[in-house]
Amino acid sequence: MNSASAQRRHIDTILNFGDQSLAIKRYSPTHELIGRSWQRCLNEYGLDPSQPRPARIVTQQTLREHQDSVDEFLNVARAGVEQLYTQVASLGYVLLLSDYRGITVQFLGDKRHDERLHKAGLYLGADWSEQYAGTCAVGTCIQEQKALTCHRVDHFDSSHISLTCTAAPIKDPSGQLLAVLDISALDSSRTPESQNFALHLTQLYARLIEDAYFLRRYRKKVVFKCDYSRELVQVNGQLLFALDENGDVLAANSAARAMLSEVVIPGASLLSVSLPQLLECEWRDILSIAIESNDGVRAFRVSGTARTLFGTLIEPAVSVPRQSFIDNAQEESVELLDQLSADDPAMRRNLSLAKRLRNRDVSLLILGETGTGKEVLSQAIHMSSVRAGMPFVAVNCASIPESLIESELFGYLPGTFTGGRAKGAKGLIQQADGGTLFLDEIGDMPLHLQTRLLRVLAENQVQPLGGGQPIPVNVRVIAATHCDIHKLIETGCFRADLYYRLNGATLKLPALRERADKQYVIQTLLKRITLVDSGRMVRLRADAMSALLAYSWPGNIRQLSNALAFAEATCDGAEITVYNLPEECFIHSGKVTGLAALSASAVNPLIVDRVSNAGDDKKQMLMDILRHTHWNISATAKQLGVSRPTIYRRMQKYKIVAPNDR
Ligand SMILES: Nc1ncnc2c1ncn2[C@@H]1O[C@H](COP(=O)(O)OP(=O)(O)OP(=O)(O)O)[C@@H](O)[C@H]1O
Repeated sequence: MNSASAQRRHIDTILNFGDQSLAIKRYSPTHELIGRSWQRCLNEYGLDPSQPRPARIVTQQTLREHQDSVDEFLNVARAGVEQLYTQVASLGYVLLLSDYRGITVQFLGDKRHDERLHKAGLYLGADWSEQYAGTCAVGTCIQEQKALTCHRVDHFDSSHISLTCTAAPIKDPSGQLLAVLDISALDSSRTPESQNFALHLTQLYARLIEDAYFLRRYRKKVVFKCDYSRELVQVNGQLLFALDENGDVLAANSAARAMLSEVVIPGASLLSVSLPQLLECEWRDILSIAIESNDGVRAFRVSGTARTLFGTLIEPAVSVPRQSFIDNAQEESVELLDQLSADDPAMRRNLSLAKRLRNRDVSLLILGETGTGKEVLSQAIHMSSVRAGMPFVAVNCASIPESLIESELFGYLPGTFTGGRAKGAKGLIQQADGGTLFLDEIGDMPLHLQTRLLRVLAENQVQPLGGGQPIPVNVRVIAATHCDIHKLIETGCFRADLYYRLNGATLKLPALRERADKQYVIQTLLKRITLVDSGRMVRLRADAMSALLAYSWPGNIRQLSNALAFAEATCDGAEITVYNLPEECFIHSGKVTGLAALSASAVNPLIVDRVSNAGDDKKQMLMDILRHTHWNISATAKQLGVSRPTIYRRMQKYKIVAPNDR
């Protein structure tokens, strides 16, 4: 049957259905939902089956409003959405996440089918409300608040009868519908039964996302997680209850609500119970789970039933009160170190070591790729130590010419050099007296100076050039390098004895791409750039965040900082989109990179167009940033992280002429 005659037949079926509404009774449970939906389409919304409707994609402005209203949720949902998509993409599915009004606020799909997907409404911004699109997985899921598959001719609108769509609801902690997770295929020759797998998978991910959002919203409260199986509760506890300090239930996830609805007196509010009442126990029995049981799990009887629930406690994510003997000033200053990371295993180790050693006079060696924040960490260690009121002197051994490094570091006496200052000069080591000396790029220090530095460290005194008495100094040395220091030692470029002297402890900073708390780093930097540097509030849209998370950041935090400053400068409104990011964030070696391509193009299908027009965009971006900086070449160069001559070269290449030069 060709598609036109299939469509005609479908229209006839629906028209006949309108005449014989009793036919619903013949439908299986899924079809019962479909039947009810067809009735709503005909009787409530007045949709005409003989008039197929084109897909409706809302405007960018409207889309943003919808995305804004679920912004916190989108950030939590991202990982689950991307994981589900990677599982089903090879089976020909695209993924849509819609808000509770049916507007697609996130979309992942294969760019190669872009035109067909757009036409079918499988697209960012598409309106899948039942009132507009008729019976469909998303719209009907919203109306029925149940997971379902809408397979081919289950759809009301005849233009959708080649689609197979499966959707599951996601509720907020108050039990209200928040979003709908949907996977859809353009053509599916498979039977409706074969969609069972899709249905289970979509429901599973909807639950995971719902629970992640629940835990995020109630991260400052005690959450009781329980399950009917003791073995599974820690890894997959299905019921979640957020509790106040008396054990009263503040919120419950869908599975917990389902349980509550069975035991709470009909008509009473589901949250009118306290957990101890519900579980026939004392509040302290719940609070002491971790102490009283070996596996952190305890059995409870559900009130008025023979059922047993196994529960564990998730403690609130607030910082543990520190020992009272640490004075307030010191406590505040440790926060500087805490702020450097949210939850990354390597950073956790580094920061705990840094905290323990901050007031010891052991030298520290910080290793890490360029831009990973070695100097920032050194400053934070200094500021959180008892030396905080004293100088922090940073010396970049790679940037001082070799001929000057000795006098810069050790200082010189009057008359030592022709051309030197008449009174002589204090060296940087002496300037750091009482404080911290940060020796960046220590691997670039010439060998003969390594010997002199070693002497300073061993004897705590510095001998200025030109002779005289050695001057006692009290400095804490933190050295850093991006080089493989062991290789330098092997090749005789670095003294092993200096290495041992510097290496009281080694802190190895992870590359940004390896960090588990990348999202935190991005948000913190953005906050600093927008509030402190530019003074305006700008936020990242989900597509931009996805692209930033997927990029490999060879220049680490420095590059990220430049990229965010660039994005902030080029975005017009209060929102950074993927279009505002420097192109290197999604192009690597002239190609769109694997995951970056997936997330960037999938989240925003137009991105590939942008990649192909990279030259035009580069020019446009340069123009935007020049205008934004009022044609200040230095500021533009800083925003882009390139030199001034590069900006002039690019202006020449793109034939951009500053207004004053016209
Ligand atoms: N945790 C952080 N928060 C905010 N900005 C940071 C952080 N870490 C690094 N940066 C920024 O990233 C840039 C590079 O940081 P830093 O100079 O400390 O890195 P580095 O590892 O010492 O680099 P290099 O090896 O090139 O000397 C700086 O602009 C710094 O402000």
